[in-house]
Amino acid sequence: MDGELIPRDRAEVAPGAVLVPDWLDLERQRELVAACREWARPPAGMRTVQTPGGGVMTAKQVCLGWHWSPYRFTATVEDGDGRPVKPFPPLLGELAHSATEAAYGEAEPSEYDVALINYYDADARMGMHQDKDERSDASVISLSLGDTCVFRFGNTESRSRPYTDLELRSGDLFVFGGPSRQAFHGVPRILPGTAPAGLVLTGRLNITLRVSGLDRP
Ligand SMILES: O=C(O)CCC(=O)C(=O)O
Ligand SMILES: [Fe+2]
Repeated sequence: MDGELIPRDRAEVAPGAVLVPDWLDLERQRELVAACREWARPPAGMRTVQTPGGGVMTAKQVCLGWHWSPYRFTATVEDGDGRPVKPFPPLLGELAHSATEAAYGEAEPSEYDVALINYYDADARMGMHQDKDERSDASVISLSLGDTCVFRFGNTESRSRPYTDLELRSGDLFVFGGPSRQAFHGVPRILPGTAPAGLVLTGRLNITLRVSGLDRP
């Protein structure tokens, strides 16, 4: 947050998993929130995701580049209105490049082509899972906007301990790759009302950028 007495430091939470606090300034956060509002509109807009077991994800989601539904990527919104997924914008490709550079000191060479955007209201959360539907081992890039969340970053073996709970605040960048690429992670809690006042957003948006490893049809 702006005006922090002691600024938070870049932190390597696990090998290859790096937190860069306050990476996006407020203006950039505002631009991204405005863009998310557009991306969330139909067609191929934000939807509720059903899991094969009959459950429902509490975070709502919209995808860019490739559409994700449990547990694969498709070109159309197969679990929604059936329309073609919105394109992956060059802006996010550039952001991915600078994000990996900020986290690791050098940019990931792969071309990012997918964004998954999750919206959390005060009661939403996300269970521990691995991001394993990509056919690429390129790092996953996570950008947080709005309310702070508790983000749980675990190990590659199981959903349980050891894990680290950290706060992801609006503007924070988190990148996980290398030996941490397949680490289990989740969002146990949102801290309502913690978004920066200037953002005009209730709840939390998270944008993950990924490399699908798929050829465009
Ligand atoms: O909201 C977050 O910070 C995590 C999102 C996530 O793990 C995912 O989209 O796979
Ligand atoms: Fe994930």
